[in-house]
Amino acid sequence: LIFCDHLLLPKDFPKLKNDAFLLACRGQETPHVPVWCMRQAGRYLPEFRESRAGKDFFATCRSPAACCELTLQPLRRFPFDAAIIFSDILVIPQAMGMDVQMVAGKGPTFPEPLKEPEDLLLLQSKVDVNKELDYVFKAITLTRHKLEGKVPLIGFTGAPWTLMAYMIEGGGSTTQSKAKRWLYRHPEASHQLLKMLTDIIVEYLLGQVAAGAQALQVFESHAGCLGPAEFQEFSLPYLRDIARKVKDQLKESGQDVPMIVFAKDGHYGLEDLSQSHYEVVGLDWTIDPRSARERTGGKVSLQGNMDPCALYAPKERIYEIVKKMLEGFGTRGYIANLGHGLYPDMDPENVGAFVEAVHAHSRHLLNLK
Ligand SMILES: Cc1c2[nH]c(c1CCC(=O)O)Cc1[nH]c(c(CCC(=O)O)c1C)Cc1[nH]c(c(CCC(=O)O)c1C)Cc1[nH]c(c(C)c1CCC(=O)O)C2
Repeated sequence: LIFCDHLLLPKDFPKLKNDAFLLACRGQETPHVPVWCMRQAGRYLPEFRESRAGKDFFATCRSPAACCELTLQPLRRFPFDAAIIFSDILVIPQAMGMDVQMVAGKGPTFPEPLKEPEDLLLLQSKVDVNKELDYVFKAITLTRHKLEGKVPLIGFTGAPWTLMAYMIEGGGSTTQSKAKRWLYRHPEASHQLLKMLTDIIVEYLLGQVAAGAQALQVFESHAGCLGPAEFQEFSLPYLRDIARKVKDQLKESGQDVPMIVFAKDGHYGLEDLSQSHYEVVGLDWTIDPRSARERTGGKVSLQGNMDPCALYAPKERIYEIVKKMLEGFGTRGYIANLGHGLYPDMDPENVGAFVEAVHAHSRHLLNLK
Protein backbone atom coordinates (compact mmCIF):
# COMPACT_ATOMS: atom_id res chain seq x y z
CA LEU A 1 0.00 0.00 0.00
CA ILE A 2 1.25 3.45 -0.87
CA PHE A 3 -0.06 6.31 1.24
CA CYS A 4 0.08 9.84 -0.08
CA ASP A 5 0.15 12.27 2.83
CA HIS A 6 -1.91 14.87 1.07
CA LEU A 7 -4.68 12.32 0.48
CA LEU A 8 -5.08 11.41 4.14
CA LEU A 9 -8.70 11.83 5.20
CA PRO A 10 -10.08 13.03 8.52
CA LYS A 11 -11.11 9.55 9.58
CA ASP A 12 -9.54 6.33 10.82
CA PHE A 13 -7.26 8.32 13.11
CA PRO A 14 -4.85 6.32 15.28
CA LYS A 15 -6.13 5.50 18.75
CA LEU A 16 -5.25 8.06 21.45
CA LYS A 17 -2.68 6.69 23.89
CA ASN A 18 -2.37 9.59 26.34
CA ASP A 19 -5.66 11.22 27.29
CA ALA A 20 -4.44 13.03 30.44
CA PHE A 21 -4.93 16.45 28.81
CA LEU A 22 -8.49 15.72 27.65
CA LEU A 23 -9.42 14.25 31.05
CA ALA A 24 -8.02 17.30 32.86
CA CYS A 25 -10.04 19.62 30.59
CA ARG A 26 -13.14 17.92 31.99
CA GLY A 27 -11.94 17.87 35.59
CA GLN A 28 -11.48 14.12 35.64
CA GLU A 29 -8.78 12.16 37.41
CA THR A 30 -5.39 11.78 35.71
CA PRO A 31 -2.22 9.84 36.61
CA HIS A 32 -0.20 13.07 36.38
CA VAL A 33 -0.89 16.74 35.68
CA PRO A 34 -0.77 17.20 31.90
CA VAL A 35 1.52 19.91 30.55
CA TRP A 36 2.11 21.73 27.29
CA CYS A 37 3.54 25.16 26.43
CA MET A 38 2.08 27.93 24.35
CA ARG A 39 4.47 28.43 21.41
CA GLN A 40 6.03 25.04 22.03
CA ALA A 41 6.73 24.94 18.30
CA GLY A 42 9.02 27.91 18.07
CA ARG A 43 12.36 29.54 17.52
CA TYR A 44 13.86 28.33 20.83
CA LEU A 45 14.31 24.98 19.04
CA PRO A 46 17.32 24.79 16.68
CA GLU A 47 15.43 22.32 14.47
CA PHE A 48 12.58 24.85 14.18
CA ARG A 49 14.98 27.61 13.10
CA GLU A 50 16.50 25.27 10.57
CA SER A 51 13.14 24.23 9.10
CA ARG A 52 11.97 27.86 8.91
CA ALA A 53 15.27 29.30 7.61
CA GLY A 54 14.83 31.41 4.52
CA LYS A 55 11.14 30.62 4.18
CA ASP A 56 8.30 33.07 4.40
CA PHE A 57 6.29 32.62 7.61
CA PHE A 58 2.85 32.60 6.03
CA ALA A 59 4.05 30.39 3.16
CA THR A 60 5.08 27.94 5.88
CA CYS A 61 1.60 28.24 7.42
CA ARG A 62 0.14 27.32 4.01
CA SER A 63 2.16 24.12 3.72
CA PRO A 64 0.45 21.25 5.57
CA ALA A 65 3.65 19.18 5.51
CA ALA A 66 5.68 22.03 7.05
CA CYS A 67 3.02 22.72 9.71
CA CYS A 68 2.93 19.03 10.57
CA GLU A 69 6.71 18.79 10.92
CA LEU A 70 6.91 21.95 13.09
CA THR A 71 4.04 20.74 15.30
CA LEU A 72 5.77 17.41 15.89
CA GLN A 73 9.27 18.79 16.60
CA PRO A 74 8.77 19.71 20.27
CA LEU A 75 7.14 16.30 20.94
CA ARG A 76 10.26 14.49 19.78
CA ARG A 77 12.20 16.26 22.51
CA PHE A 78 9.78 16.55 25.42
CA PRO A 79 6.94 14.40 26.80
CA PHE A 80 4.32 17.15 26.38
CA ASP A 81 0.75 15.93 26.92
CA ALA A 82 -0.71 17.85 23.97
CA ALA A 83 0.31 19.16 20.57
CA ILE A 84 -0.90 22.50 19.16
CA ILE A 85 -1.12 22.88 15.43
CA PHE A 86 1.52 25.21 13.98
CA SER A 87 -0.32 28.11 12.36
CA ASP A 88 -1.13 31.70 13.25
CA ILE A 89 -4.13 33.71 14.42
CA LEU A 90 -3.67 36.14 11.51
CA VAL A 91 -4.73 33.65 8.83
CA ILE A 92 -8.30 34.91 9.45
CA PRO A 93 -7.67 38.56 8.45
CA GLN A 94 -5.84 37.14 5.42
CA ALA A 95 -8.88 35.05 4.52
CA MET A 96 -10.94 38.25 4.76
CA GLY A 97 -8.77 39.79 2.07
CA MET A 98 -6.17 41.68 4.11
CA ASP A 99 -2.49 41.52 3.32
CA VAL A 100 -0.37 40.40 6.31
CA GLN A 101 3.39 40.00 6.18
CA MET A 102 5.81 38.69 8.77
CA VAL A 103 8.60 41.26 9.01
CA ALA A 104 11.81 39.99 10.62
CA GLY A 105 12.52 41.77 13.89
CA LYS A 106 9.15 43.50 13.82
CA GLY A 107 6.53 40.76 13.76
CA PRO A 108 3.29 40.58 11.78
CA THR A 109 2.57 43.70 9.75
CA PHE A 110 -0.49 44.83 7.77
CA PRO A 111 0.62 47.26 5.01
CA GLU A 112 -2.95 48.57 4.78
CA PRO A 113 -4.66 48.36 8.17
CA LEU A 114 -8.29 49.42 8.69
CA LYS A 115 -8.43 53.14 9.41
CA GLU A 116 -12.06 54.22 9.37
CA PRO A 117 -15.39 52.34 9.42
CA GLU A 118 -15.74 52.76 5.64
CA ASP A 119 -12.78 50.41 5.29
CA LEU A 120 -15.01 47.56 6.48
CA LEU A 121 -16.54 47.61 3.01
CA LEU A 122 -13.19 46.44 1.63
CA LEU A 123 -13.36 43.26 3.67
CA GLN A 124 -14.70 39.97 2.46
CA SER A 125 -17.62 39.67 4.88
CA LYS A 126 -18.82 36.29 3.63
CA VAL A 127 -15.66 34.25 3.68
CA ASP A 128 -15.75 30.75 2.24
CA VAL A 129 -13.86 29.30 5.20
CA ASN A 130 -13.60 25.80 3.76
CA LYS A 131 -11.91 27.16 0.67
CA GLU A 132 -9.78 29.98 2.11
CA LEU A 133 -8.54 28.14 5.18
CA ASP A 134 -8.50 24.67 3.69
CA TYR A 135 -4.71 24.55 4.16
CA VAL A 136 -5.12 24.72 7.95
CA PHE A 137 -7.64 21.88 7.88
CA LYS A 138 -5.28 19.78 5.75
CA ALA A 139 -2.44 20.48 8.19
CA ILE A 140 -4.61 19.35 11.10
CA THR A 141 -5.69 16.12 9.39
CA LEU A 142 -2.14 15.25 8.38
CA THR A 143 -0.75 16.05 11.83
CA ARG A 144 -3.43 14.05 13.65
CA HIS A 145 -2.43 11.02 11.58
CA LYS A 146 1.31 11.59 12.04
CA LEU A 147 0.93 12.03 15.80
CA GLU A 148 0.01 8.35 15.85
CA GLY A 149 -2.21 8.91 18.87
CA LYS A 150 0.73 9.96 21.04
CA VAL A 151 -1.16 12.99 22.44
CA PRO A 152 -4.26 14.99 21.48
CA LEU A 153 -4.04 17.80 18.90
CA ILE A 154 -5.23 21.29 19.85
CA GLY A 155 -6.63 23.67 17.23
CA PHE A 156 -6.89 27.40 17.88
CA THR A 157 -8.07 30.80 16.77
CA GLY A 158 -7.62 34.43 17.71
CA ALA A 159 -10.65 35.95 19.47
CA PRO A 160 -12.61 38.71 17.71
CA TRP A 161 -11.25 41.66 19.74
CA THR A 162 -7.63 40.50 19.38
CA LEU A 163 -8.01 40.09 15.62
CA MET A 164 -9.80 43.43 15.32
CA ALA A 165 -6.96 45.10 17.21
CA TYR A 166 -4.37 43.66 14.78
CA MET A 167 -6.46 44.66 11.76
CA ILE A 168 -6.62 48.29 12.93
CA GLU A 169 -3.18 48.65 14.54
CA GLY A 170 -1.53 46.96 11.58
CA GLY A 171 0.88 45.15 13.91
CA GLY A 172 1.92 44.86 17.52
CA SER A 173 1.19 47.79 19.82
CA THR A 174 1.61 48.43 23.53
CA THR A 175 -1.39 50.73 23.90
CA GLN A 176 -3.73 49.42 21.17
CA SER A 177 -4.84 53.05 21.01
CA LYS A 178 -5.83 53.02 17.34
CA ALA A 179 -8.04 49.98 17.87
CA LYS A 180 -9.43 51.33 21.15
CA ARG A 181 -10.23 54.61 19.39
CA TRP A 182 -12.76 52.61 17.36
CA LEU A 183 -14.39 51.24 20.52
CA TYR A 184 -14.99 54.74 21.87
CA ARG A 185 -15.58 56.60 18.63
CA HIS A 186 -17.18 53.97 16.38
CA PRO A 187 -18.91 51.48 18.70
CA GLU A 188 -21.40 50.38 16.03
CA ALA A 189 -18.75 49.72 13.40
CA SER A 190 -16.72 47.93 16.08
CA HIS A 191 -19.61 45.59 16.83
CA GLN A 192 -20.15 45.06 13.13
CA LEU A 193 -16.54 43.96 12.70
CA LEU A 194 -16.56 41.83 15.87
CA LYS A 195 -19.72 40.08 14.69
CA MET A 196 -18.23 39.46 11.25
CA LEU A 197 -15.15 37.92 12.86
CA THR A 198 -17.25 35.83 15.26
CA ASP A 199 -19.16 34.20 12.39
CA ILE A 200 -15.94 33.31 10.58
CA ILE A 201 -14.28 32.03 13.78
CA VAL A 202 -17.21 29.70 14.54
CA GLU A 203 -16.99 28.14 11.09
CA TYR A 204 -13.21 28.00 11.32
CA LEU A 205 -13.28 26.14 14.65
CA LEU A 206 -15.93 23.70 13.41
CA GLY A 207 -13.78 23.06 10.35
CA GLN A 208 -10.79 22.35 12.60
CA VAL A 209 -12.79 19.79 14.57
CA ALA A 210 -14.04 18.18 11.36
CA ALA A 211 -10.40 17.99 10.24
CA GLY A 212 -9.32 16.27 13.46
CA ALA A 213 -8.69 18.85 16.21
CA GLN A 214 -9.42 17.30 19.63
CA ALA A 215 -9.55 20.52 21.67
CA LEU A 216 -9.79 24.22 20.78
CA GLN A 217 -8.10 27.26 22.32
CA VAL A 218 -9.34 30.80 21.77
CA PHE A 219 -6.58 33.42 22.21
CA GLU A 220 -7.80 36.79 23.49
CA SER A 221 -4.22 38.02 23.66
CA HIS A 222 -5.21 41.69 23.85
CA ALA A 223 -7.68 41.48 26.73
CA GLY A 224 -5.25 43.35 28.96
CA CYS A 225 -5.67 46.73 27.32
CA LEU A 226 -9.43 46.67 27.89
CA GLY A 227 -10.98 47.70 31.19
CA PRO A 228 -13.79 45.69 32.79
CA ALA A 229 -16.54 47.69 31.07
CA GLU A 230 -15.00 47.50 27.60
CA PHE A 231 -14.31 43.80 28.12
CA GLN A 232 -17.99 43.29 29.03
CA GLU A 233 -19.08 45.05 25.88
CA PHE A 234 -16.52 44.18 23.22
CA SER A 235 -14.90 40.90 24.19
CA LEU A 236 -16.95 38.70 26.52
CA PRO A 237 -20.20 38.53 24.48
CA TYR A 238 -18.26 37.33 21.45
CA LEU A 239 -16.20 34.81 23.41
CA ARG A 240 -19.46 33.40 24.77
CA ASP A 241 -21.10 33.38 21.36
CA ILE A 242 -18.20 31.42 19.91
CA ALA A 243 -18.29 28.71 22.57
CA ARG A 244 -22.08 28.42 22.52
CA LYS A 245 -22.36 28.23 18.75
CA VAL A 246 -19.49 25.79 18.32
CA LYS A 247 -20.85 23.56 21.07
CA ASP A 248 -24.43 23.66 19.78
CA GLN A 249 -23.29 22.66 16.31
CA LEU A 250 -21.03 19.92 17.57
CA LYS A 251 -23.78 18.52 19.77
CA GLU A 252 -25.99 18.09 16.72
CA SER A 253 -23.46 15.66 15.30
CA GLY A 254 -22.94 13.99 18.68
CA GLN A 255 -19.48 15.48 19.20
CA ASP A 256 -18.03 17.16 22.24
CA VAL A 257 -14.68 18.92 22.11
CA PRO A 258 -13.25 20.78 25.13
CA MET A 259 -12.66 24.50 24.66
CA ILE A 260 -10.10 26.73 26.37
CA VAL A 261 -10.35 30.51 26.63
CA PHE A 262 -7.15 32.44 27.27
CA ALA A 263 -7.70 36.15 27.89
CA LYS A 264 -4.19 37.44 28.54
CA ASP A 265 -4.11 39.96 31.41
CA GLY A 266 -7.88 39.80 31.72
CA HIS A 267 -7.90 38.99 35.42
CA TYR A 268 -10.82 41.37 35.98
CA GLY A 269 -12.94 39.02 33.84
CA LEU A 270 -12.07 35.75 35.54
CA GLU A 271 -15.48 35.13 37.17
CA ASP A 272 -17.26 35.85 33.88
CA LEU A 273 -14.86 33.74 31.85
CA SER A 274 -15.51 30.79 34.16
CA GLN A 275 -19.21 31.03 33.21
CA SER A 276 -18.84 31.33 29.47
CA HIS A 277 -19.34 27.73 28.25
CA TYR A 278 -15.60 26.98 28.12
CA GLU A 279 -14.34 23.91 29.97
CA VAL A 280 -10.96 25.51 30.65
CA VAL A 281 -9.81 29.03 31.48
CA GLY A 282 -6.19 29.82 30.65
CA LEU A 283 -4.34 32.16 33.00
CA ASP A 284 -1.35 34.45 32.71
CA TRP A 285 1.12 34.77 35.59
CA THR A 286 -0.45 37.87 37.14
CA ILE A 287 -3.03 35.69 38.90
CA ASP A 288 -2.28 33.72 42.04
CA PRO A 289 -3.30 30.05 41.59
CA ARG A 290 -5.25 29.81 44.85
CA SER A 291 -7.23 32.99 44.24
CA ALA A 292 -7.94 31.85 40.67
CA ARG A 293 -9.42 28.64 42.11
CA GLU A 294 -11.50 30.57 44.62
CA ARG A 295 -12.78 33.00 42.02
CA THR A 296 -13.76 30.29 39.55
CA GLY A 297 -15.35 28.14 42.24
CA GLY A 298 -14.68 24.76 40.66
CA LYS A 299 -16.79 25.63 37.62
CA VAL A 300 -13.92 25.14 35.16
CA SER A 301 -10.52 23.56 34.80
CA LEU A 302 -7.60 25.98 34.86
CA GLN A 303 -4.54 26.16 32.61
CA GLY A 304 -1.32 28.08 33.16
CA ASN A 305 0.36 30.08 34.44
CA MET A 306 4.12 30.14 35.06
CA ASP A 307 5.89 33.30 34.00
CA PRO A 308 7.77 32.32 30.81
CA CYS A 309 10.75 34.20 32.25
CA ALA A 310 10.87 31.78 35.20
CA LEU A 311 12.39 29.36 32.68
CA TYR A 312 15.54 31.51 32.75
CA ALA A 313 16.05 30.28 36.33
CA PRO A 314 18.39 27.37 37.12
CA LYS A 315 16.69 23.95 36.98
CA GLU A 316 16.42 23.48 40.77
CA ARG A 317 14.66 26.82 41.01
CA ILE A 318 12.28 25.85 38.15
CA TYR A 319 11.40 22.73 40.12
CA GLU A 320 10.59 24.84 43.22
CA ILE A 321 8.42 27.25 41.23
CA VAL A 322 6.54 24.37 39.60
CA LYS A 323 6.03 22.75 43.00
CA LYS A 324 4.42 25.92 44.38
CA MET A 325 2.29 26.27 41.27
CA LEU A 326 1.02 22.68 41.52
CA GLU A 327 0.27 23.08 45.21
CA GLY A 328 -1.63 26.28 44.48
CA PHE A 329 -3.76 24.89 41.66
CA GLY A 330 -4.09 21.33 42.97
CA THR A 331 -3.75 18.29 40.74
CA ARG A 332 -7.39 17.97 39.63
CA GLY A 333 -8.87 20.01 36.76
CA TYR A 334 -5.50 21.51 36.08
CA ILE A 335 -3.30 21.72 32.98
CA ALA A 336 0.18 23.09 33.55
CA ASN A 337 1.40 25.65 31.03
CA LEU A 338 3.17 28.99 30.93
CA GLY A 339 1.29 32.26 31.35
CA HIS A 340 2.13 33.15 27.74
CA GLY A 341 4.25 31.80 24.89
CA LEU A 342 7.83 30.54 25.17
CA TYR A 343 10.44 33.14 24.28
CA PRO A 344 12.78 32.50 21.32
CA ASP A 345 15.94 32.69 23.45
CA MET A 346 14.85 29.99 25.89
CA ASP A 347 17.23 27.09 26.50
CA PRO A 348 15.38 23.93 25.41
CA GLU A 349 16.90 22.13 28.40
CA ASN A 350 14.99 24.38 30.78
CA VAL A 351 11.76 23.66 28.92
CA GLY A 352 12.50 19.98 29.45
CA ALA A 353 13.10 20.66 33.16
CA PHE A 354 9.70 22.35 33.39
CA VAL A 355 7.87 19.39 31.81
CA GLU A 356 9.77 16.92 33.96
CA ALA A 357 9.04 18.91 37.14
CA VAL A 358 5.29 18.99 36.41
CA HIS A 359 5.16 15.25 35.78
CA ALA A 360 7.38 14.24 38.70
CA HIS A 361 5.89 16.51 41.34
CA SER A 362 2.28 15.93 40.32
CA ARG A 363 2.81 12.14 40.43
CA HIS A 364 4.27 12.60 43.89
CA LEU A 365 1.25 14.64 45.05
CA LEU A 366 -1.21 12.18 43.50
CA ASN A 367 0.50 9.23 45.18
CA LEU A 368 0.09 10.89 48.59
CA LYS A 369 -3.70 10.82 48.18
C1 LIG B 1 -0.81 37.32 19.05
C2 LIG B 1 -0.60 36.00 18.31
C3 LIG B 1 0.00 35.84 17.03
N1 LIG B 1 -0.01 34.48 16.77
C4 LIG B 1 -0.58 33.79 17.80
C5 LIG B 1 -1.00 34.72 18.76
C6 LIG B 1 -1.76 34.40 20.02
C7 LIG B 1 -0.88 33.94 21.11
C8 LIG B 1 -0.11 35.05 21.77
O1 LIG B 1 -0.74 35.86 22.43
O2 LIG B 1 1.11 35.04 21.61
C9 LIG B 1 -0.83 32.35 17.91
C10 LIG B 1 0.20 31.41 17.48
N2 LIG B 1 1.27 31.60 16.64
C11 LIG B 1 1.97 30.45 16.48
C12 LIG B 1 1.28 29.42 17.18
C13 LIG B 1 1.68 27.97 17.00
C14 LIG B 1 1.47 26.99 17.97
C15 LIG B 1 2.31 27.06 19.24
O3 LIG B 1 1.86 27.69 20.21
O4 LIG B 1 3.37 26.41 19.26
C16 LIG B 1 0.20 30.02 17.84
C17 LIG B 1 -0.80 29.39 18.78
C18 LIG B 1 3.18 30.25 15.70
C19 LIG B 1 4.08 31.41 15.51
N3 LIG B 1 3.73 32.67 15.14
C20 LIG B 1 4.86 33.44 15.02
C21 LIG B 1 6.00 32.66 15.31
C22 LIG B 1 7.46 33.14 15.28
C23 LIG B 1 7.92 33.59 13.94
C24 LIG B 1 8.61 32.58 13.05
O5 LIG B 1 8.51 31.37 13.22
O6 LIG B 1 9.29 33.03 12.10
C25 LIG B 1 5.52 31.38 15.62
C26 LIG B 1 6.32 30.17 15.97
C27 LIG B 1 4.85 34.85 14.58
C28 LIG B 1 3.91 35.74 15.30
N4 LIG B 1 2.54 35.73 15.14
C29 LIG B 1 1.99 36.68 15.97
C30 LIG B 1 3.04 37.32 16.68
C31 LIG B 1 2.87 38.43 17.68
C32 LIG B 1 4.24 36.72 16.25
C33 LIG B 1 5.62 36.98 16.80
C34 LIG B 1 6.49 37.75 15.90
C35 LIG B 1 7.95 37.53 16.28
O7 LIG B 1 8.23 37.05 17.39
O8 LIG B 1 8.77 37.79 15.41
C36 LIG B 1 0.53 36.88 16.12
